[in-house]
Amino acid sequence: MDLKNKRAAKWKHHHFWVSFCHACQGLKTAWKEERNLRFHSAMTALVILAALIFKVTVIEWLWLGLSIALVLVCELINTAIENVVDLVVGTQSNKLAKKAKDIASGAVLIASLFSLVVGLTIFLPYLWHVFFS
Ligand SMILES: Nc1ncnc2c1ncn2[C@@H]1O[C@H](COP(=O)(O)OP(=O)(O)OP(=O)(O)O)[C@@H](O)[C@H]1O
Repeated sequence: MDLKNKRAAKWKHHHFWVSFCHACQGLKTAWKEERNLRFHSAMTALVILAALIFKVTVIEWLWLGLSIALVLVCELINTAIENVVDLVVGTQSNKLAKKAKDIASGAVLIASLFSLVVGLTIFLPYLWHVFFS
């Protein structure tokens, strides 16, 4: 869409709070429709609880925060890509649609593996201390 048409589009506006509300609406929709996002959010709640119980350091909080944000952001982008692909191809089977969806899922997988490594690196020493010392 060129700049002139973009300005003319009736849903286009430039108020920060309206854009903010749209972003919140997007999060609400993703929460309602995406089982994986709800699963990752539940994991996030568990990680935060464990971090509070073990009183992790500020640096460890930052690593956990980075991992959590990375997974949730990848999950949201994956969801957006899935929706755009479905918008374009509908229910038709399509090689490029499959490629796009699988690559987007790959991003979520990498973020999740990174988070797992961060979580184990931080929590294993605390668990070791609790059970073996
Ligand atoms: N239009 C399509 N054409 C060909 N293959 C598709 C198409 N849509 C989906 N697929 C394949 O089916 C898999 C499952 O698709 P789906 O849209 O259910 O996403 P998903 O990976 O299960 O993610 P989520 O659980 O977040 O919805 C995709 O990873 C892709 O390999």
